[in-house]
Amino acid sequence: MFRVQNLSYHPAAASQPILKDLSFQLGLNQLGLIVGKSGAGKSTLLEVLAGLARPTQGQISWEGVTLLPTQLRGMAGLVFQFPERHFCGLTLLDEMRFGHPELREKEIENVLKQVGLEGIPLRSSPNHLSGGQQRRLALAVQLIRGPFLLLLDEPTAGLDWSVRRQLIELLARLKSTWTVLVVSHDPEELAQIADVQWTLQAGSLLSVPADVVAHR
Ligand SMILES: Nc1ncnc2c1ncn2[C@@H]1O[C@H](COP(=O)(O)OP(=O)(O)OP(=O)(O)O)[C@@H](O)[C@H]1O
Repeated sequence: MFRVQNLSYHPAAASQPILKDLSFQLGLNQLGLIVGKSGAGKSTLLEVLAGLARPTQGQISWEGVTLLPTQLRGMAGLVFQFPERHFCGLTLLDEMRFGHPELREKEIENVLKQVGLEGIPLRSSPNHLSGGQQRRLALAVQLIRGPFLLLLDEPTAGLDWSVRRQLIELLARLKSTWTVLVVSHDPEELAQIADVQWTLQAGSLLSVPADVVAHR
């Protein structure tokens, strides 16, 4: 169980808190969806949950153990919005091994297969992949590090309809192995695979009634 309790975040540069007293929990192998308008605090929340920013208040725990930002950095896998803009490897192999040169080609091939990128030469450039394949690669980069929680920021943004559909099918499959938290401003397709959903509004979290989630 992933649990967030009374989490607030108020950086010195902001006139008011960006995240206000958020509490929620996500069960193992569940996919949680947080929906909010632009500026609601979605990306900031993922940064805090990934250990990239220190909360002002509150606790984040996994299976009852409270985690510090340094521990979260090693245990949560964050895929940023438009992750392809951050690729820095000349090849798929470089990209997968970034910060982990010890990874064996066999391990890398296995994870690429898990995300539907089997058969693509490891020494080809990430820039030559299609938009949907680049999103799959960004997922694979995180999955190979074995996170306990996969955090995805607008995973389908900017993709066309059929590619979005395929990516959503992949996320639905991944949740049988991983616990996943997705943030998006557009819940429509992602809501179909979510087990639990919340709305983030000006830094506050509102729950979506269980019957709404169940009857989609
Ligand atoms: N370090 C910071 N210092 C001050 N203000 C910040 C900081 N980080 C984010 N903000 C502000 O916090 C608010 C929430 O930003 P955030 O990027 O988390 O929203 P979002 O819901 O992800 O929006 P979008 O969908 O447009 O990406 C915004 O008003 C933003 O300007």
